[in-house]
Parts: sequence; C-alpha cells; structure tokens
Amino acid sequence: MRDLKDILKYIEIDAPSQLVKHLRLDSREVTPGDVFVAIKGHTLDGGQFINKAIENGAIAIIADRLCEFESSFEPLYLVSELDKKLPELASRFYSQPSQTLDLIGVTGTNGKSTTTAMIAHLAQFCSTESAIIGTLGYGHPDNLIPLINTTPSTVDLQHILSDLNSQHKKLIAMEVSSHGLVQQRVAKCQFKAAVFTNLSRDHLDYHGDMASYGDAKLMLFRDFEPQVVVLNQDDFQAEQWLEKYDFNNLICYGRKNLAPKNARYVYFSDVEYSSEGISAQLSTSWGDISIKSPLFGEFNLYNLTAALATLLGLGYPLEQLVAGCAQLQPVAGRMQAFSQAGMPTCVVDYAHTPDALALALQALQLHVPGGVSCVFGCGGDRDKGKRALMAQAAEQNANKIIITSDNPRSENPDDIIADVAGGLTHPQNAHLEADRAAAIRFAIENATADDVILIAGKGHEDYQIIGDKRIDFCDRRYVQEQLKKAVRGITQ
Ligand SMILES: CC(=O)N[C@H]1[C@@H](OP(=O)(O)OP(=O)(O)OC[C@H]2O[C@@H](n3ccc(=O)[nH]c3=O)[C@H](O)[C@@H]2O)O[C@H](CO)[C@@H](O)[C@@H]1O[C@H](C)C(=O)N[C@@H](C)C(=O)N[C@H](CCC(=O)O)C(=O)O
Ligand SMILES: Nc1ncnc2c1ncn2[C@@H]1O[C@H](COP(=O)(O)OP(=O)(O)OP(=O)(O)O)[C@@H](O)[C@H]1O
Repeated sequence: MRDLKDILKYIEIDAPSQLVKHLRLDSREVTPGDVFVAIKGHTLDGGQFINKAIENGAIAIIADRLCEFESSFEPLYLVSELDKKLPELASRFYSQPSQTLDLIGVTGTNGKSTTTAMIAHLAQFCSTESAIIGTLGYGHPDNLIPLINTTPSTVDLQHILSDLNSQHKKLIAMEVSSHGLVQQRVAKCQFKAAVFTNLSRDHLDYHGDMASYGDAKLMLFRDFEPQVVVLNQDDFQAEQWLEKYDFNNLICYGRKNLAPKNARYVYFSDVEYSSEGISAQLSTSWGDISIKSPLFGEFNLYNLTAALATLLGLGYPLEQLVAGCAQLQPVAGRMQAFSQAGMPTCVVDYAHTPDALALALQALQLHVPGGVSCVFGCGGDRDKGKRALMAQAAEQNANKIIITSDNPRSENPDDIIADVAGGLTHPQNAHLEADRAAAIRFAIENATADDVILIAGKGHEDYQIIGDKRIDFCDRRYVQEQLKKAVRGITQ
C-alpha cells in the first residue's frame, strides 16, 4: 500500500492521506483499492470509463482536465497535462525502481526481442539474476508473463520494474519501441545501457516517414543519458548519428572496423555457417577470441555482438560471456528450426518486414544445401505499402513462394494476398492459399529433404486475428504436427 498524499506532491497536488494499492490506466484492470487514471488516448477518452473503474473498486480518480465525464465521486483530482506528468507519478508511486536495477534499453526495427533475450541469458550465465520485458512478455526468458504492448504503458512499466526488483532481479533487458519512446512510456527510466540494432521500413502508418521514425529511436540515446551507448556501426541510421553527435561511453559493433577514436568496439570476421549454427572471430577492446553459437543467420551474429558489447561495457568478463554463447538457444519463433529425418527443415521466424524477410531467407541459403521455400503473408489494417515490398523480398531470395494469411483483421484475406502478389515480377510462380495451415502443408508436400521452408511473420504468436476473432493457430505447433504425421505417412 502507498499513501497517495506522498505521491501526488510530486505533481504539485496537495491531497489528504489515503492508502492505495495500484495505479491503473485501464478501467478493466482496476481492482478494489486501486486508483484509476483517466487520460484521453488516440481513440478513446479515459473519462468515459470512470464509472466502470469505480464499479470495479477504484477508491480515487486522477483525471486529465481534457477528459469529458460526469462524476461526483471523491476524491477526484483534476490535473492539466496529466499525460506529461504521468511518468513522474508512476515512477514515484513505484519508488523509482529503475534506479536500483541495471536497466538496458534495446531499440531498432528488428532484433530487439532476440537481443534482449541474449543479454538476459548471457547475464544469467554469468550468475546475474536477469529478466526481459518486450514483445514476448516479461520475466525470466523461460517463463514469461504476456504483455499487450512491446513497451508497456508508463504505469505498467514502473509496476513491472518494481515487481522484478522485489523478485531480486538485477539486470533487466527491455525492448524500447518507437511508439513507447514517442508516447513517453519509458520517461523517468534510468538506463544503464542503450542499444541500437538497426532501422528499416516499418510503422510508417504511425510515424509518417522514415526521418520521424529514426528520430523517435534516437530519443533513447539522446534524452536518457545512458551510461553506455551501443551502436551497430554497419547500419545507415547509426552511421548518420555518429557523424552528427558525440555519444559518451560509446561502443560500436558490427563488421566494420571504423569506431571513432574515443569509442570501444566489438567486431566480428571470418564467419562460418553450417547446419549446426554459426562461428566467427571476435576482435574487441577487451581482447580477441573465437565464438561459436547454435544460431542461424548473420543478423543473429549482429544481435549476439550487440549483446556482448553491452555486457562487456557493463564489466562482464569476455571469456565467460563467450562460453555462454555456445549455450544459447533460439528465442521462441525467431529462426526456430524443426526437423524430422527425411523431411525438409522447417524454420519458424517472426520476419514481418521486407528487410527482415530478405535477411532470413538469405541466412537460410547459407546454412543449408537445398532450396528455400517461403510461406508468408501481410497483416490487415496496417501499412499497405509494405505488401509489394514483402513480395519482392521473397521473390529475390526464395526458390518457391507461398503467399498466405497473416493476421487479416478486418480486411478480406484474398484482397491482402492479391496486394502482396501484385509486387511479384512472376506471379504465376507463386502459390496463393488463404488458409495458413493448408499453405504450410502445401510447402511441406512440395519440398525435398534437403530443402528448408521458412514460415515467416508470426513467430511466437499462437493465434490469428481474422475479422474481430482471435483464432487459435500456432505455426510452431502446426509444423511439428505435420512433420510427425508426414514421417508416419499420414499427411492429410
Ligand atoms: C495507438 C497506440 O499506440 N495506442 C497505445 C495508447 O493507447 P491510447 O492511450 O491511445 O488508448 P485508447 O484506446 O485511446 O484509450 C484511452 C484510455 O482509455 C482507457 N480505457 C480504454 C478502454 C476501456 O474499456 N477502459 C479504459 O480505461 C485506456 O486504457 C486508455 O488509457 O497507450 C496504451 C498504453 O500505453 C497502449 O496500450 C496503446 O497501444 C495499442 C494497444 C497498440 O496497439 N499500440 C501499438 C501501435 C504499439 O504501441 N506498438 C509498439 C510495438 C511496435 C513494434 O512492433 O515494434 C509497442 O510498444 O507495443
Ligand atoms: N539484427 C537483425 N537484423 C535484421 N533482422 C533481424 C535481426 N534480428 C532478428 N531479425 C529478424 O526480425 C525478426 C524479428 O526479430 P525480433 O523479434 O528479435 O525483433 P524485434 O525488434 O523484437 O521485433 P518485434 O518487436 O516486432 O518482435 C526475426 O524473426 C528475424 O527474422
């Protein structure tokens, strides 16, 4: 329990003493003893849910002056510009947990989940209690609690950090989305390290153009004064930032050996790919060493060097970290391979941008001797400009293309598939199948044992959103079932 009086003073409100349990932004999550915070959002007005929150047991309301509502409930605190003050309120409410944790923020278009999981696994390998927060959920990477957003709201985030703190977690690797940065969800967080993976086309429906998208990511490095800044030197966006800004305690990683004079570095070279994974030489400011890891794709080597650079920058020992690399397992639905003797290898991956799809396909071409088939689709009610680009990425990098449904949402799946196929130079070579299960079966039935099938776009998800329904469907489970059935000769 916390005294609301002690918290509200930080946003200059003089309130009587009142013991409360939690802050809640969503009326549906309010339980007896909580405080409901009503703010105007992108589509709804939190004010309209005040009565619902009271019904659910809210014992105090804090509302934005802009909210429209009718309520004579007391205490009801009206605050102007509440959205701007909320991070301070939330962080004070939960006793500023980021100040006692080693909080690491990872941003970039692709690789955030993988990099955060690698950081947490490697830190754990070095005996530091660690957790992640991101698209996959929060908590220990092997036992995650699901989240609605990749980067939770400022209120949920401070609550989660405080919970992890009380579970004696020391290092928290969290994904920081561009939406999270712009919407101030991470404001008032103290980051020990900020890590950049890469920038490519995504979320233009929200940010409008690439420059604004890039500027949103830059906030993590410029506005938060992290103790260590870790940048992918091979990425165009990072290169531009390096020309324009001086970053304190900079560590560069990647292939290029071009770190600014005052920066430390982690570079990889002599990369070898096999069906067992990847190996390379590392040249670092902490010494040179060979690494081996059971991961697929050069991009995972980027993620791994980002994770190593971060932990080295925080003082973890190189040799122990490298020993940990050999033990790493793929993150759920991230280049996760499934195989059965005599059957094509199936790889489930979350690639859902043109860039990620191309890279995932190129990666598989290097690791296996046969051809590569690609099963993919595009989400409905999202950036339509991406659809043709996804088709081009598949056509340029796969031997066989099967276009199917992703999460069609309110759109007709066949219309989305037609938009995607419209981006192909040779549409006659692609197989179009709106039923995702049938599309996967088709790919398996039309591949040889030397081939690999990339099933892209949904990764760890175990549902499809069709219309307004969430249908149970898990690529990983379905692929495993089909491979087993095929081995027993009963593929339907
Ligand atoms: C467009 C957008 O980003 N919306 C985010 C925003 O919601 P909002 O404040 O605009 O919400 P709203 O729906 O207008 O509702 C207004 C208020 O009424 C409240 N409410 C609403 C309904 C109700 O029954 N009771 C109730 O109290 C809401 O909790 C909210 O406080 O703030 C909320 C709290 O932080 C977020 O959960 C929500 O994310 C929505 C669900 C979302 O889909 N966001 C996506 C675009 C997003 O943020 N994605 C990134 C990842 C991107 C990536 O893949 O890299 C992410 O970090 O998740
Ligand atoms: N460093 C990288 N560069 C480019 N592509 C990558 C990289 N790492 C992973 N990918 C690809 O992007 C997909 C998503 O990876 P991951 O979940 O780690 O990224 P993310 O940034 O967390 O994305 P999201 O928040 O949407 O989950 C992977 O399945 C893989 O295909």
